Amino acid sequence: MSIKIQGLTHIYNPGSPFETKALDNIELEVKDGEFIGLIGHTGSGKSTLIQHLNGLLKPSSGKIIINGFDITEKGVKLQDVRKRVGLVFQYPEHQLFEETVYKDIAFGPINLGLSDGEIEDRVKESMALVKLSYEDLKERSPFEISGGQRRRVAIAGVLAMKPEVLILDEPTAGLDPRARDEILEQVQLLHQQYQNTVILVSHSMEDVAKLVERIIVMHQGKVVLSGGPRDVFKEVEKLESIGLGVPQITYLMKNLKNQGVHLRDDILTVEEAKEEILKWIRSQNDA
Ligand SMILES: Nc1ncnc2c1ncn2[C@@H]1O[C@H](COP(=O)(O)OP(=O)(O)OP(=O)(O)O)[C@@H](O)[C@H]1O
Repeated sequence: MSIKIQGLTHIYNPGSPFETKALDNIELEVKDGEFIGLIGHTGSGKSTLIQHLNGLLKPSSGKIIINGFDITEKGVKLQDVRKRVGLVFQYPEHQLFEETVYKDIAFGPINLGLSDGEIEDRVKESMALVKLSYEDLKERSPFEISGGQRRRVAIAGVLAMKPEVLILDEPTAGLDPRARDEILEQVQLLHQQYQNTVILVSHSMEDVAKLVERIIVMHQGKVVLSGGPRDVFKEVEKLESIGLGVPQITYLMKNLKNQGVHLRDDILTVEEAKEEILKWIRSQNDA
């Protein structure tokens, strides 16, 4: 599904002393099947932006066009939009409420009016996608499993709707490094498998750098950078001026280059850095 955002402005509490312009004339296009990282400092407007994409928030002005339809127009059935645009909130496990894992994940498919067999298939499939054991967990209470598992149950609940656009708001917040890596790996695999449009919201450049095709950087309600990770990371000064940095490994490689070591300076991962340094050592030995 493609998304076109035109002149999107959102003002909270307009006309009151607490008035806040959270989005300021955003123009953005997301292509069908793109994997996007939406980055920005706290308060930059990321959550406000994504909540417009399934109609949870209404713009103060501007349009959101999904697959050619303006979802901000009167009369649009937002239920239909929400079936196709799945939003995983920050700390989604806080919204688990059923007495078993099965029932929680099945909640969306039941509302879609699917048959019992189809619902079971959806629950099994989405649990497999987030690497949860169906047999071990289906009858367990979501409140007696680990925090990482609870997060995955919540994500599975959204995946069970088979959304064409999947939006995850800080899906790794508060998880330990291992659980964090697992979730990110699963999101990547999911995108590779289904080629759906994915928008991953994060504070962390390190997290998104190696995963996404395009990074969109927000600052004070505006989109200030958009491009492939390597292109965006070339803008170190601009990123630093808005309180963001590039991954540590990118800094290190740039630093080495500035010291006269002839290396590529658009490195994103430790693996790439290792390869580049080994290549350089070999070239020094040959010389
Ligand atoms: N419900 C609300 N009522 C009033 N102001 C709000 C509300 N939600 C967000 N804001 C304000 O809007 C601005 C953008 O907030 P938003 O939550 O969209 O940013 P964010 O980039 O998602 O931040 P974070 O990374 O902390 O989630 C901030 O100034 C915030 O204080």
